[in-house]
Amino acid sequence: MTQATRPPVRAVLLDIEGTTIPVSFVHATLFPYARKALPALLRTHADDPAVKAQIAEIAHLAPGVPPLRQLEAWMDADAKVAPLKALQGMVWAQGYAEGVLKAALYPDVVPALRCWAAAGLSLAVYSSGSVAAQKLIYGHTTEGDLSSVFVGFYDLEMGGKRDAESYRRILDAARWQAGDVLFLSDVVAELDAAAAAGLRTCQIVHPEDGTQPGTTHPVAGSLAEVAMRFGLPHPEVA
Ligand SMILES: CSCCC(=O)C(=O)COP(=O)(O)O
Ligand SMILES: [Mg+2]
Repeated sequence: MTQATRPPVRAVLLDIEGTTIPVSFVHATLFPYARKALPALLRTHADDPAVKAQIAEIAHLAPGVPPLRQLEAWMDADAKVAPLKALQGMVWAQGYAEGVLKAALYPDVVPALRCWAAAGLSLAVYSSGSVAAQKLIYGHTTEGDLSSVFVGFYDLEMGGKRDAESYRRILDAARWQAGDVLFLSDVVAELDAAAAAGLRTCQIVHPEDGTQPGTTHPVAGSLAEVAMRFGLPHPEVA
């Protein structure tokens, strides 16, 4: 089926890092902030039930390893592991609250998301970052609180982003039909998994951020280009 003969896109599911937010912001600002703040969180909030639950999960995944050492190993590897992502979200909350952290999205993102939401498209987030971290990031952008454009937020609770089953779980949770949904990500393995679940896909490529175009999915350098390729309302003319 060509693009012209396919049914219209009704929902857009968006990755965060490398898709709406520069990889450089995540790696040069968010991750170092969390690396520095996590030891104090574990020291001072070890009895907080939310922290305790994540420490228990670390012990389950890495028996016998001290929690902080395991977290550091995961951070070194940029591992997308739920307890790390949950604890990072907790320390980022303080950074956003104090105004130290503010999310600078790619410049094409805010106009496109506002335009698509206003036109009635359903927008949702799927990131390895926890749902709490997703809401913080979109609640504290340099262009204000963008969180209300999204109807759903999904994280590793749905499963890994390279597993087709995760996208099927999101379709069930959101009550979406696979063919109505366009998934945007910079990572080909995530797009492959989404396509295997029947979603439409487009790779977002920002060469200035080190992302490389693959050969198996449509490619766009901005959400405005996505709009053109997939017949979505165009942010500059909306
Ligand atoms: C929710 S913001 C921080 C993103 C993050 O922690 C991460 O690991 C990036 O994951 P993504 O799935 O958005 O590429
Ligand atoms: Mg990404």
